[in-house]
Amino acid sequence: MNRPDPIPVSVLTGFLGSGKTTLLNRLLKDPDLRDTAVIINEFGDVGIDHLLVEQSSDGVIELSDGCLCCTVRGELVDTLADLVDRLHTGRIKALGRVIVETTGLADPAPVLHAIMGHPVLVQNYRLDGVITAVDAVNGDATLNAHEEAVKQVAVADRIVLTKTDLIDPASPEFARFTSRLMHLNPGAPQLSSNDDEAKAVALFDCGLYDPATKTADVSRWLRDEAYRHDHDHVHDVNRHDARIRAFTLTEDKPIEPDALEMFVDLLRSSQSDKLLRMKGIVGLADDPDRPVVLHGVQSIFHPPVRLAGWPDDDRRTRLVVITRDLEEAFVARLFAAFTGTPQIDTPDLQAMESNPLSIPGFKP
Ligand SMILES: Nc1nc2c(ncn2[C@@H]2O[C@H](COP(=O)(O)OP(=O)(O)OP(=O)(O)O)[C@@H](O)[C@H]2O)c(=O)[nH]1
Repeated sequence: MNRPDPIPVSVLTGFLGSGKTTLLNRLLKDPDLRDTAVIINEFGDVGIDHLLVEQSSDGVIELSDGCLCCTVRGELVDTLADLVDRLHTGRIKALGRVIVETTGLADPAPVLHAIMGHPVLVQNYRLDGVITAVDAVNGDATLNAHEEAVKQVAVADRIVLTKTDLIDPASPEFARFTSRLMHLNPGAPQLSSNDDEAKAVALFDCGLYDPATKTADVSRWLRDEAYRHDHDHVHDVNRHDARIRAFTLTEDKPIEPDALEMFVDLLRSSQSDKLLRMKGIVGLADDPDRPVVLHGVQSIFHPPVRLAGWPDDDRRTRLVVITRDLEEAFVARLFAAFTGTPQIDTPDLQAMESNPLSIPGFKP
């Protein structure tokens, strides 16, 4: 039996009052989002427009247009498992997509872990992406005051600027704010919710697989070219922003599979909470024509996926990394050690393997 395609899950996050529910209401009217299930924390909290129905006892209600709305009754994992169960037993007819709206104060990482790291869920679902709503009026002050908000921006795949109708988009303040967001997360496109930019087509299907062609669209997913611009002109970096680093690691030669595994294991075991996000495409020495895709959030990595081939002529290993309180130089040195690139004052892989007392990466 052919296994059905995993159901894409998008995580909608953003600070309190940033406009998540308003955005969701607009998106749910889009015919592209038929057969979508929305998972929220409490029906009581949210003003889903379609929510004119009495609250059902099992925490799932049907919205108009065939969408579903569920509350997280226990763990998110249970809610996601229950949805799959309903689909398999015919209690719901179709499930094309799931959107999980996090509470405004939430760190999105545990939600991402639930999807990427759960052995059963990972068979049925795939993370499509993180959408972060950012308020164009109060966003700057929110980022100054709350480091959770900075983290929500840093882990985004798409940033939606809300309330742009209330500001002058040509003002220098707004330009400074969008460049601040760009500095925190160069890879995430910024879309305004009021210019019709933030439509379903731009926000969803930003994962690795293009559902239309069923092939991997690495450049759209990775967006590593966005990291090459020089963002160093930003002055007066706020103390929360100063903790965030966004950079890429590249390597021309195929990497030994063991070396890659050791690099990832060491990074995630020793630096897990500092590693906000890492994704990339890697050429491995055992099968250089079929690269592997890596995707991690803190210590949880999605099982690596082998692609049938390189998406284009660029056959370099490229990893994009977003960290908090972890210097680019540290990660780059560790990577170079495992890929065998000689570095001054740093042991290479051979030296580390032949000297069990050396601690990789911890060279002062
Ligand atoms: N003018 C304007 N107001 C907006 C826009 N988006 C949201 N709002 C208003 O901002 C307030 C908060 O919006 P919500 O959509 O409830 O925000 P939220 O992120 O879901 O809020 P919490 O669930 O409390 O975290 C509401 O009064 C909205 O009407 C926008 O694009 N323009």
